Amino acid sequence: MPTKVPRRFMEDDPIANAIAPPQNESPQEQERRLHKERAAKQVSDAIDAELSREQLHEKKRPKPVKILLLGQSESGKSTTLKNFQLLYEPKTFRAERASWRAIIQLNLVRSIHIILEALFRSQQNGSERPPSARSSMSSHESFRIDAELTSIRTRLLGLIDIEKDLMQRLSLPGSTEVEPTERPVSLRRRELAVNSTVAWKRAFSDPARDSFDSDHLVDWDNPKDPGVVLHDRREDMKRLWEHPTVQAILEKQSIRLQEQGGFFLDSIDEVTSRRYIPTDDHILRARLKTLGVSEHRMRLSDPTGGMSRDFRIFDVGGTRSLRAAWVSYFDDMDAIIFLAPISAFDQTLVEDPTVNRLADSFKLWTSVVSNKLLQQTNMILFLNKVDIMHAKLASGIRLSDFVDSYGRRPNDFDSASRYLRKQFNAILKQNSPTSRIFYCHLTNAIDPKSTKYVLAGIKDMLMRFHLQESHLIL
Ligand SMILES: Nc1nc2c(ncn2[C@@H]2O[C@H](COP(=O)(O)OP(=O)(O)OP(=O)(O)O)[C@@H](O)[C@H]2O)c(=O)[nH]1
Ligand SMILES: [Mg+2]
Repeated sequence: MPTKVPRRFMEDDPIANAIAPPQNESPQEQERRLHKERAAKQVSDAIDAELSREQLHEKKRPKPVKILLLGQSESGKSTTLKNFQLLYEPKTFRAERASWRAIIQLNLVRSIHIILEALFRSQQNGSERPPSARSSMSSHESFRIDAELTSIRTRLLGLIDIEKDLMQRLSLPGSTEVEPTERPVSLRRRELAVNSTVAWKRAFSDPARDSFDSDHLVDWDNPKDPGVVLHDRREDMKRLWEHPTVQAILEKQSIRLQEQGGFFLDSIDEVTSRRYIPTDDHILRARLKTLGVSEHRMRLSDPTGGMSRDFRIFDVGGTRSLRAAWVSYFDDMDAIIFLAPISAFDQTLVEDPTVNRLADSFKLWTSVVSNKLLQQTNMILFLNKVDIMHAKLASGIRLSDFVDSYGRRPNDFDSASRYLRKQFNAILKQNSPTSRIFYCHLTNAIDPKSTKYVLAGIKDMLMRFHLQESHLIL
């Protein structure tokens, strides 16, 4: 039985008053009022239904597809992320050219410094040697630093200021930093590193513009712009790099700059041209070490014409001291892309020169595939830097000198890559009790044409897999 609201109470209550039927209402007036109220209710119900349909739709929208890039430092993780961006967000990728210009200039100057250091070392070694020993070693005649080389070196020492200037410009608080290190390292080992993929780029972006054409952000005529100084020094840099004495010294000290990230010594004319803006190829080859973990979001279309999907790609720093942070990202990943730079079979880790880089990759791969949190995660393995691997084997460097188990197998690319692929596969099988999706690709991450197909295949596979997981397709 409805409770009768006392009139006195109603008079005191403005809301009850407002909704109470008018006093002395005639039967016709009451009918009209009730009709209006029914119509209003119908409209309100329709709005409610629409809202719950939208909420249901939102709920049905699949969770983002999450990819984690793993691998040792310089394995090519950030380069793979760049490839994703180039493929699926080319406009944004290209809008960041001005920022990459500075990194590439820094990469070039760093290579020059590595050479200058090598020259310095070779001279020091020479002068430290007893005179009798020096005179008896005729091969050292070719390492004589002649007057031309001496004056080139003197002029190029001025590039240290350019390096400082670029470092300062890129080192916005919290964006980039030189990685702290426990022991003194030579310039050759010290690197500029970045904490996030976006913050440092602000040094070269214009907040007033949504997208920027890089041209507008470069002060071409400022005599202090690094581009102006590099342009003036281009002939010296070229001569230094091509000089036979320099080449001999580098070889003697086993410095193979061509194999290092950020190698632009064969592109000096382009990089030092007056109005230099990096090409896609140069951006992929630029080297900037990652320190923290950066998340990159993109919305990708469905190849089957269905709903687009949100992708989140996580790029982490691969240096040994940074690996502990990886674990907190293991939960809830759809796929790991693990990069093993197979060309590094004859190198050691920068952070620990007693550890072979290929052995480190095997160890890392073992710990990733045997990790309990990743038992269900799809694994995609990139045996990366195949271009360098080709060149290295062709130059006569033998895999069996560094991998005992390779035995007497032929030292060609096909045999070596097949063997290494088998080794990684065996580790997966031994350490991964549950079956899961596994793909292995031989990749060259600085070649966007070949990488494009691999990444598109991965994207389509993950979309399908993710849909099935979400029970949206059968
Ligand atoms: N020649 C060649 N260079 C590559 C390849 N993949 C990556 N690089 C270069 O190697 C350098 C290192 O690559 P990054 O992507 O920065 O390596 P990373 O794994 O992100 O390294 P950290 O950030 O230190 O963990 C860059 O200069 C790349 O351009 C490749 O397949 N071939
Ligand atoms: Mg990186």
